[in-house]
Amino acid sequence: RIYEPGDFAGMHAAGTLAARILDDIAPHVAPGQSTGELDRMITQMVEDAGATSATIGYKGYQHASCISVNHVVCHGIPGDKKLKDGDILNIDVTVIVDGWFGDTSRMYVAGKLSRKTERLIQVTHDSLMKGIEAVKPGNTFGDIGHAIQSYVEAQRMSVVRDFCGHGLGQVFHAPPNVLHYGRAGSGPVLEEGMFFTIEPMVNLGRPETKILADDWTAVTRDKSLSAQFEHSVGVTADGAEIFTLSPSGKFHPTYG
Ligand SMILES: CCc1ccsc1-c1ccc(O)c(O)c1
Ligand SMILES: [Mn+2]
Ligand SMILES: [Mn+2]
Ligand SMILES: [Mn+2]
Repeated sequence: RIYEPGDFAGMHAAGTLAARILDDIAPHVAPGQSTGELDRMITQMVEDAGATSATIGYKGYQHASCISVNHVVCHGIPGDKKLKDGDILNIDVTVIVDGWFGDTSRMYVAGKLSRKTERLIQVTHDSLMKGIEAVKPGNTFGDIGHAIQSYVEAQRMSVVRDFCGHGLGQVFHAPPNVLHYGRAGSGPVLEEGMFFTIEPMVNLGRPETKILADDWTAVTRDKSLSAQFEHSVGVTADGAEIFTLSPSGKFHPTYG
């Protein structure tokens, strides 16, 4: 679906709320805190904002966030397990504001950050921004994937292939699949008014993932650490509008 110029404001409001929730949960991420408690706080924040969670009730999922710790690649289910010092975690939130979907995620660290985890987080974030730099009318989705993959592999890390970004707007998921790897110039052409997410997952080791017995949680096959960042973006006449930028202007302190 191609959206109209007037639709950008709706996406901006939904995206900004999701980003603000990710700002506001940051002080609560600490060793000893459980991911279930973080999710309960996020649920309350969505309600207090008069918005709706897109994930509660989606495909039977019952939480307002996905929280993926260490070698969990994505779709981590919030629970009673407590965070320990040095854990890295992705918190992924999707909210609906006046019918518009804002979908974003970023990385946090419980306690002290090691140099290795800091580099993984930095490379993952920067790969998302490289992908966004490739967003402009006339480029293709393959240009986005190529930008991400070439940057990550130059850092001797790997791009997860089993999960991708997606169209969104007045729905949570729509075509096209937005691949985080690929050949420049391949795939559909980007057009002004396209809205989609870019949500690269980067592993310190091999790209392969597997799903745990809960039929939900995705982990790295080799148990290496994995990180993810996600923005919702719109294609503008001269590039991209990021709908999910942190309203406080600061990216998470982890990333600096
Ligand atoms: C919990 C939401 C969910 C359920 C099955 S896939 C999925 C999901 C999680 C994070 C996302 O960014 C996304 O686009 C979808
Ligand atoms: Mn998401
Ligand atoms: Mn998404
Ligand atoms: Mn992880």
